[in-house]
Amino acid sequence: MLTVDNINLHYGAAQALRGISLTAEMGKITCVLGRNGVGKSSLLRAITGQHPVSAGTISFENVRLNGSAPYARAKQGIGYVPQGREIFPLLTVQENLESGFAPLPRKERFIPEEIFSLFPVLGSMLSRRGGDLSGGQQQQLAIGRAMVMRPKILVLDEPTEGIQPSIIKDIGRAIRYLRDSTGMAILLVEQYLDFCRELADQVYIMDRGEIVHEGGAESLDTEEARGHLTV
Ligand SMILES: Nc1ncnc2c1ncn2[C@@H]1O[C@H](COP(=O)(O)OP(=O)(O)OP(=O)(O)O)[C@@H](O)[C@H]1O
Repeated sequence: MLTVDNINLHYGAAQALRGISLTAEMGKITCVLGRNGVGKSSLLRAITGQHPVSAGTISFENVRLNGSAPYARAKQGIGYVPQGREIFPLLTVQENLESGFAPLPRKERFIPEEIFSLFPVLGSMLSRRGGDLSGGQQQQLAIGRAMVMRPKILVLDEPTEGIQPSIIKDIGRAIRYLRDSTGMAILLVEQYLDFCRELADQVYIMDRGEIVHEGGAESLDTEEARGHLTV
């Protein structure tokens, strides 16, 4: 289980996270919803070690992560699919996938076949450059690359952003499959309410750096929850 306990995060004098606490359980999809700029990406940057927290603790499977480098967290099993995908545009699809080998011991450095069952388009484009793929294909590649390292928790930053509906469906199916087949924890931040409602076991809503709502997916249908999400 991932446990975030009362964290603050600052960019210089500006405070982006205020006393955030949440958990993401193994075998569950946990979704954090919120409008633009409320701090969702900052939360994931804190969890993956891209930005230090100024207070509070983050632990995964009872190991405290504070202060450890992003690569150390990857080794511990935290897989990250960043906002905007961040694939390597000049590397091929195969090379992009292989970049996920970095935290693995030598004997585990192979690309699991299930990536191509989930995202067949990647298998047929192995020698294409990442930058030549469509946005949706790049998103599938970014998820595939994170799966290469066999994470215990997959952390995704707005995987539906700018992506066509048919690929959003494929991504939803893949996320559900990963939860059910591997029992991994999935932590997803999103603005797309319907996607979260369909997938989530547990939801949190953020507003201005704070958690303002917590509950099951059905709690998103309350007026209180919707009030936090409408502009
Ligand atoms: N590198 C940075 N330096 C200074 N302020 C930042 C930085 N990154 C984010 N912020 C600010 O921190 C706040 C939270 O940003 P964050 O990107 O975490 O929000 P978000 O909910 O992920 O938004 P979006 O949906 O647009 O990605 C915003 O006010 C943003 O302007």
